[in-house]
Parts: sequence; C-alpha cells; structure tokens
Amino acid sequence: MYTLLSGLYKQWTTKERYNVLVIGLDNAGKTTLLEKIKQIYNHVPGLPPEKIGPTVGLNIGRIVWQGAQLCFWDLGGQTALQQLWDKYYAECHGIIFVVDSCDSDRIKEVHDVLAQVVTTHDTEGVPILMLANKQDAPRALRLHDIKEVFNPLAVELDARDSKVLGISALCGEGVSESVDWMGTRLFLNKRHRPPATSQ
Ligand SMILES: Nc1nc2c(ncn2[C@@H]2O[C@H](COP(=O)(O)OP(=O)(O)OP(=O)(O)O)[C@@H](O)[C@H]2O)c(=O)[nH]1
Ligand SMILES: [Mg+2]
Repeated sequence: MYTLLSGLYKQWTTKERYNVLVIGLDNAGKTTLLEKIKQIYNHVPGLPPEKIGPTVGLNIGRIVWQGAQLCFWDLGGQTALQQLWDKYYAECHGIIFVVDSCDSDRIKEVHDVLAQVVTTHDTEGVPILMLANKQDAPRALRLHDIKEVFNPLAVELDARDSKVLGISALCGEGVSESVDWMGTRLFLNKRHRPPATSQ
C-alpha cells in the first residue's frame, strides 16, 4: 500500500523539466530578463536593475509553465565567456538569444555569434527565440531592422522553430509572450528533445 501511494505521489509531483539557454552578447539584458521572468512567474521581487552586474558564471531561474518546469540558464556574454556556451548545448531544450537593440555598432558581431550558435551540431533542431531587447529605449533599432540581421541565417533557422520578438526586459513588455512562445515550442519539440524529470 505504502509503495503504491508513494508511487502515485511521485507520479503526481514529478514534472517534466525543460532547460532553456539564455545567451547573447554582453550587456544585451539576459540577466535583467531572467530576473523579470522570475518576478512575473514566481511572484518574487527580483534583483533591482542597478544590482545586476556582468555575469561571469551561470544564473539559474526556475518557473512552472503549464505544469512543466522551465529551467533558464543565463550565461555571461563577454567574448571570453562565449566559449563556455557550447557545454550547455547538448542538454538544452530551447535557446533564447538576446540582442541589445540600442547597440547598432555590434549588429554584425551579433550576426556572427548567432551564426555560430545555429550551425553547431548540438543545437540542431532546438527552437530558438531571438529577442530584440530594450525596445523601451528611444534610440532602439526597430524590430524590422533587427530582423534583417537574421535573414541571412534563414537557411539554418528554417529547419527548426524560430521567431524574432521585440521586448523590454526592464519594463516587462513582451516577456510573458516570449515565455509562452518558448514553452509551446518545447512541448512541440518533445519527441526530438525529450524533457528531463524533476520533483
Ligand atoms: N533600457 C533598457 N535597458 C535594459 C533592458 N534590459 C537590460 N537593460 C540594461 O542593460 C544593461 C545590461 O543588462 P544585463 O542584464 O546585465 O545584461 P547581460 O546580457 O546579462 O550581460 P552579461 O551578463 O555581461 O552577458 C543594464 O544596464 C540593464 O539595466 C531593457 O529592456 N531596456
Ligand atoms: Mg548577465
């Protein structure tokens, strides 16, 4: 009886877990986004923006979305730290690539870094969401211009689910739409990248 009950309990409380990698150049707003996601879904205050410094290690945030656990891995974007990203590719179920829409000088760099990510074998078939962040700033490039950066990558992106969305991680604009898009794609891609389980 005990075994049966504990088995049932385990079944009820076990959740599918999906890992979402949050990457992009330094200063793009990845950690700000993670804090906003935690704030919206976990109803916790989140770190104030002025307390967020450049990421050197890994920040992890977990939320429950439609009964599944989404585990966000926010990595540092500085050039030297980008070498660490590929250690996480094989284990991630989705990728959020954050772009600083205010930094038009680094748009070519954004393209080159993203090109590397999408042409790496371990990210094959993984849904990828590109977020044009800082859309609240008056000098931000508009979504249309940012999309042009991704057009040359269309062939690589074609074989997977991908989307470009404009957001403001600081204000929260577009953040839950981004999580919804990613969550839906993680479920749809389940056969290709099965979720882990966690209690
Ligand atoms: N205006 C505006 N500023 C933002 C937004 N998101 C982030 N920032 C600012 O951009 C700067 C960098 O934000 P972070 O979240 O630390 O950037 P990051 O991508 O995590 O940077 P690394 O950890 O170095 O890779 C901070 O000054 C943020 O306040 C946004 O949506 N709008
Ligand atoms: Mg960071």
